[in-house]
Amino acid sequence: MKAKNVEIDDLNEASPWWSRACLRVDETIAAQARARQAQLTKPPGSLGRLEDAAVRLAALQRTPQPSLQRVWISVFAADHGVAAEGVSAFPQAVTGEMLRNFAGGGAAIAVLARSLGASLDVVNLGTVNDPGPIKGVHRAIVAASTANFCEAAAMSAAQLEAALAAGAASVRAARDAGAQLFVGGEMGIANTTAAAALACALLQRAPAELTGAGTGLDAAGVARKIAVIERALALHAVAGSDHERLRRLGGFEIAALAGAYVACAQSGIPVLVDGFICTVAALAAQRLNPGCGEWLLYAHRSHERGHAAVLDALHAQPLLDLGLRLGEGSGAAVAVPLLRLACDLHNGMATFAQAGVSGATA
Ligand SMILES: O=C(O)c1ccc[n+]([C@@H]2O[C@H](COP(=O)([O-])O)[C@@H](O)[C@H]2O)c1
Ligand SMILES: Cc1cc2nc[nH]c2cc1C
Repeated sequence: MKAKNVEIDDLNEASPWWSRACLRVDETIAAQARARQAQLTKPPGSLGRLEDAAVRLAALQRTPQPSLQRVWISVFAADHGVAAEGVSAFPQAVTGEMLRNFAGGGAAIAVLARSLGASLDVVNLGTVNDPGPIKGVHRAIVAASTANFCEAAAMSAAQLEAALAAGAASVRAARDAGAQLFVGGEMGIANTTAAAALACALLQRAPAELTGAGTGLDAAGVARKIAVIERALALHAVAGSDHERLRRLGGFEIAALAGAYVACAQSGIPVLVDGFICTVAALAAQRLNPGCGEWLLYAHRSHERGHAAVLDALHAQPLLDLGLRLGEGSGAAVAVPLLRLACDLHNGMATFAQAGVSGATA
């Protein structure tokens, strides 16, 4: 499967594309898959959440034999004006520098994609330290960076639209390649500040509850980051809709992820959500279009403070809890083998009748 560039849809329509209906889960196939799980040679329910995952994938893929051979990973990279407030342990230049590392195969997600045999689509939405055209990096530049949301809205309406559309464009490429699962990843110095601010605004939570160390701030750095988010929330308290909250407090990669998640739900591609930033993007996606929630599976609980609370707000039960806090889609990629095994068990195990094994007596 090869990543390829696609055109962005014409958006001049009465209702925005992201509010269009999402596909519905096939409940008949879900019931059939649940019934098959009950017939396999094991005490019913003994494979726990692997059973649930296989049933859910069968229903989403609309097939009795779910499969994850063709996995698509899109990593969206972008810079954040709020980095100027000193909210990250790393310099802003890293975002642009990592683009080369993604394309060159040395980044964690590049290693994981190779290992999984997955397609890796790297999208540059705008980096201050822009490396220019690089083979293997798709340029969908919105601007060099968002604005510092302590002083102004992070994005203009046109920038938000372009970022959402860039996510949808990656999903069209994934669909054209026959992807059976979409993994979104992100890279952006200071994006845990944007994600925490947006989550606070969407969930009406205090910054101290959802703000963590990101790439590795010390306690004083986290206190400064909380104060920055408090200032931003005070400035943008007038915002009305969740779309407007995303525009004022989000980032290009966060919006692209939200657009991608909605587009996956509209095109029938299941999603595996990565860590803190991706989960906040998933929350934003559900606020833009509540129907997309059914299509989102959650890979892991990140080490980042605030992730657990956002997952709880979404009633999401992630598969893994490994203390990961890298981003890039890495936690989701790590969970793919588990989901593949869930599918293999579902498709390959013998039933009690086939194996001549006695069923339960009680
Ligand atoms: O995925 C996560 O849960 C996660 C948690 C902490 C940090 N990150 C990554 O670290 C970067 C943001 O950290 P920071 O400290 O610059 O806000 C960004 O590139 C993310 O991919 C990612
Ligand atoms: C090196 C580095 C790699 C990353 N990947 C995702 N976020 C990151 C942040 C840093 C600092």
